[in-house]
Amino acid sequence: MLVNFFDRIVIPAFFLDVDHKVIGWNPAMEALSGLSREQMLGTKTQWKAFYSEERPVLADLVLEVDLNEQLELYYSGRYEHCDVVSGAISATDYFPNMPQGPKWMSFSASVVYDQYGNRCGAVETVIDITEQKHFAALLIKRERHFRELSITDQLTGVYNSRYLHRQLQEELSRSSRSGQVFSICMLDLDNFKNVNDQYGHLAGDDVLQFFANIIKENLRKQDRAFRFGGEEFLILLPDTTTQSAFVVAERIRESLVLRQHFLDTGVKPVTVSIGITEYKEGDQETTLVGRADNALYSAKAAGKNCTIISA
Ligand SMILES: Nc1nc2c(ncn2[C@@H]2O[C@H](COP(=O)(O)OP(=O)(O)OP(=O)(O)O)[C@@H](O)[C@H]2O)c(=O)[nH]1
Repeated sequence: MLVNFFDRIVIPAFFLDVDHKVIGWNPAMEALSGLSREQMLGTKTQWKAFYSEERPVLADLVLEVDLNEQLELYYSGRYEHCDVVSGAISATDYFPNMPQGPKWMSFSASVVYDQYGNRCGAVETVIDITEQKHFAALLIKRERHFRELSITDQLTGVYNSRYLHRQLQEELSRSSRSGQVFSICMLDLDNFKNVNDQYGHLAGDDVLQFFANIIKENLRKQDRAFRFGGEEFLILLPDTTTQSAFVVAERIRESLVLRQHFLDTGVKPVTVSIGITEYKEGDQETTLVGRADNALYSAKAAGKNCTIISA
């Protein structure tokens, strides 16, 4: 006869009788909880395996008549009914004070009946899912990282032009629904070809990174900067008129002039020209960007190192 099958189960498990007394505590449960069978049998201290203060465990709850209320009270949003065993409940929780350190655990409990169909207790199994939880968190983090990489310009760390297209489409459809204004600034470094020609491509890259950092430092949280092309950047400023965008653009332009002596490349000071426009009803991406581009062209034609708002 199989007398010790409960002890041979590798999943931590324990039995309670209908009075909530522990009548079974297998070796796997001893290992998980650090509490021996001798300590537990005949007591109602099953909570000690999981909690620092007395409270019902899941096996206690499945024995209660007001099970659903109790579940809501103790495991709100973290429990579900199992399909495989009728009346069984599963829950997941974080246990900061387990003997081997904090653990995430998944546990299931169900009522046990005798051969006449009378309730004679409840059984609970406990599975340590800490590793799965860490793995899932790692996957989410990796996914976020790769997503971030796919929308970021590798040299400068601002968003890339592929993402700009998506963001402009979103902003345009938001504004066409709400009528809310937004502005864009097109920024183009002046005579940048000379930097590459005189000091080399790597020095040029340093200038691009330096300039991108100046842009980032001068933006609010809701503003976004993109690398539009080679030495051309675009800033998207939600809920912003051209007058306010002008203030931001000028701050960036002046910072570039003032901060340049920090740049350790020996490169002669570089300046930037900026064109600004704001959303007009009926705008498409090409009309909006085209206006900013025309304003930028006017800034270049006006002698560079200046900001012009589109007519
Ligand atoms: N170092 C570096 N240079 C780049 C990069 N992308 C584009 N460029 C350079 O940027 C320069 C752009 O030159 P132009 O389009 O003639 O413009 P410009 O010299 O800035 O002249 P203006 O715009 O009229 O002031 C070219 O020399 C490109 O090779 C890059 O990723 N790194």
